[in-house]
Amino acid sequence: MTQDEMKQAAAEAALAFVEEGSIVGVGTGSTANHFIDGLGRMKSRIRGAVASSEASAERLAGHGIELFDLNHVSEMPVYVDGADEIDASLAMIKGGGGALTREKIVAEVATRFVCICDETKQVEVLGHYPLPVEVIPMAQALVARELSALGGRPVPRAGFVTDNGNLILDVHGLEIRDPAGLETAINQIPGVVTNGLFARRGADVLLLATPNGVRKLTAA
Ligand SMILES: O=C(CO)[C@H](O)[C@H](O)COP(=O)(O)O
Repeated sequence: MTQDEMKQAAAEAALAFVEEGSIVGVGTGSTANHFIDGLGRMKSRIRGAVASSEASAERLAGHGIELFDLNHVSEMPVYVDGADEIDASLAMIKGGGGALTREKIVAEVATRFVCICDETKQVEVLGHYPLPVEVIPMAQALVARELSALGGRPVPRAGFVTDNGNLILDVHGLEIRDPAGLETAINQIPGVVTNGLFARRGADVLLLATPNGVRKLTAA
């Protein structure tokens, strides 16, 4: 089974978490794209979706799924998205696709965060995958110095601009023993929009695809 087939299997399993007549929160990335395609098949049974990126909005619209402005949505039973790394407590590193800020905003509104991953994303300690940090351009040098002081090696993501018009610093070399503490500490740096640690609000359910099927894990 290829990695992409596993991503698709996890995405298909997430369709069971979609409530009839609801507005669905939708993530970004290749795994989320499989979920969007599945949602397209059941579009008559949902009201619509809130997208976490322009790319996902375009794909949802391509399936004829109505898009909602988050400011007009007060109830969203589920948010479904992939991750770059996830640990046993269901804390994650996200933002490989650069959509971390909108992902965190949409996820916060949802009652339940369902993470869809293939087994390669499961780790004991977060940080092998570089941690994305979205930064307001004029603060790039300041934020880079502060991230270095926290023990990381920030590398600007070349040629990349977020949907919000900002930059991404990918922070290498972190061994993240306290994900919620580091998430808060980085977000305190002036000029940081947000960082890709999803620990204060981790996943509620993990659908982890393996060659032997999709395992369901829930947060303790
Ligand atoms: O956080 C994300 C995008 O900002 C993605 O969920 C993450 O990068 C995983 O991507 P993929 O499903 O393509 O492996």
